[in-house]
Amino acid sequence: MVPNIHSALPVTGTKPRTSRKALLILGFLFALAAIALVAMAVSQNKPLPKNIKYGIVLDAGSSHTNLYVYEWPAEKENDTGVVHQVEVCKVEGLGISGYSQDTEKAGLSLQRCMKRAQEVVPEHQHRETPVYLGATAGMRLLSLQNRSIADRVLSAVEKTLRSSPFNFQGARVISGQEEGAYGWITINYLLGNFKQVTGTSGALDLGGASTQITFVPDQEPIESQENSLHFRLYGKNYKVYTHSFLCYGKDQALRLKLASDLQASVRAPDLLDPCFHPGYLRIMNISDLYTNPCIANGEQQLPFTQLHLQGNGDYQRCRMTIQKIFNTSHCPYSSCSFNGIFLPPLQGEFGAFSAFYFVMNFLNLTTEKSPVPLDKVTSTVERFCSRPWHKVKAEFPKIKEKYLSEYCFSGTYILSLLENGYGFTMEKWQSIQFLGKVTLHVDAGWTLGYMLNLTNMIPAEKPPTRPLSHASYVGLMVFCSLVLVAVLLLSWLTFHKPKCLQKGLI
Ligand SMILES: Nc1ncnc2c1ncn2[C@@H]1O[C@H](COP(=O)(O)OP(=O)(O)O)[C@@H](O)[C@H]1O
Ligand SMILES: [Ca+2]
Repeated sequence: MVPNIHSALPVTGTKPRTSRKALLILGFLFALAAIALVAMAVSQNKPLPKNIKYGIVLDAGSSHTNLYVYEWPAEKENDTGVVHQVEVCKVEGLGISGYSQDTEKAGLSLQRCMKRAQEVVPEHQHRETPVYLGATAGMRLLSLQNRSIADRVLSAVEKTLRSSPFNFQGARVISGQEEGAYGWITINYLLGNFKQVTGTSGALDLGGASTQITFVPDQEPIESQENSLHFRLYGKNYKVYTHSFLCYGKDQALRLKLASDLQASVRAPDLLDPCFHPGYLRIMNISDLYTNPCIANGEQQLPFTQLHLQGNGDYQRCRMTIQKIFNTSHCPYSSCSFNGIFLPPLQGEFGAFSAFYFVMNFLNLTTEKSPVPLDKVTSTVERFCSRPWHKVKAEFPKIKEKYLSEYCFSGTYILSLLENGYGFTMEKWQSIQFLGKVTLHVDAGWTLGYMLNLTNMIPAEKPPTRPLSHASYVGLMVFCSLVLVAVLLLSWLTFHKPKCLQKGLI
């Protein structure tokens, strides 16, 4: 019997419509689920609102104190090079060791910069923001001279820091070793050297009262224990040589030189000084020269109380007088810098900062891309020293007279220290870069390394990394969801549509 096509119509006509509806609903639900999946993945994994952390370090140097405010994204804490310097506040007046006569003032002097830090760090983060003070060679010398006065100075600065809303973490004198090590950590952290296969960069720091040299030598072992440091950073071991020469910062070195000149001279109050410009005159109290442990005795034997320094701007002679403060007559190791201090052969690139930079920058010897050759540096300093003082003063009326009058000595001292003291030859000189800032905004110096260490921001082992970046993860999730929807749609079309088409119902 031929089936009654008409009688079948109502039956066959309602069934496909119902299943099509169901399929549509199903498809819609799947699409909805896929969209929900994508939305969830995106919202769950989108970066949290930027969470910035802050840290404050006060560098209490021999000549003055600087306050640094650093910031970094909390979630990237253990990455390298993520810390920015957001503020540097120069404390007015003396370095804290200069307040030995009135120790309370050492604390008061910091108040203005502490107020400034309160403006820079958002108020709701004051309590959680650590503040550290590290004092360097000026306080090392004061401690050697009079421990109880040095302690009173530290108590005074502690009082000021404790009364601020920040999280006070300590005020202490850091050792010369620490100063060298943290300077080295700062520049290598900022240069990204800890995470690269390339080597590290050495660090040269020149202060007013001490100077540091720190680098990874080729030669092992490091012959003297007190010059040897071991670090494990980001899963790598570093054996670092460091030495801090107390009394060989540029201000103390000048006093050493003057004391040595006095000893060598006929001990008259008038001293012709080749390290100052022709026509320059400085009157100094002898008692000011012999006030700290860098220069032992000698004062009592002098028949005058004042010294009249008269410049004659002679670079070569200046170099010779400076040379006398480096004692190279004995060396108990395979090689030495001076004063019997071990120095392994120089190795790799060096970053020279603090006063190394200030002086070279003033002399226009830091502007060129590649390092200025040693002979050009020498001739520049030589020419500068020979210029009459009145002309120098007229050309740079805005520069503090104390700095301006001493750039000739400082430039010559830097050359003596690097060439004769450390053995930077013409060739090796090319590996020194004079740095003010390492990256765009961060000053080279020990403070950042100190904070990174105390906040445990440099892990010993490599922090585990996510297999995918956030963007690739979200992208992949979206892609997979789209594939899922497409497959469902395709399978629906493959298994259902042809059947319907066959019957001509769609
Ligand atoms: N613009 C400048 N020009 C020349 N010298 C400078 C300048 N600014 C700072 N200095 C010098 O840099 C040195 C900084 O040393 P400082 O950090 O105070 O001492 P230390 O590190 O030995 O405790 C001081 O000798 C200071 O006079
Ligand atoms: Ca310093």
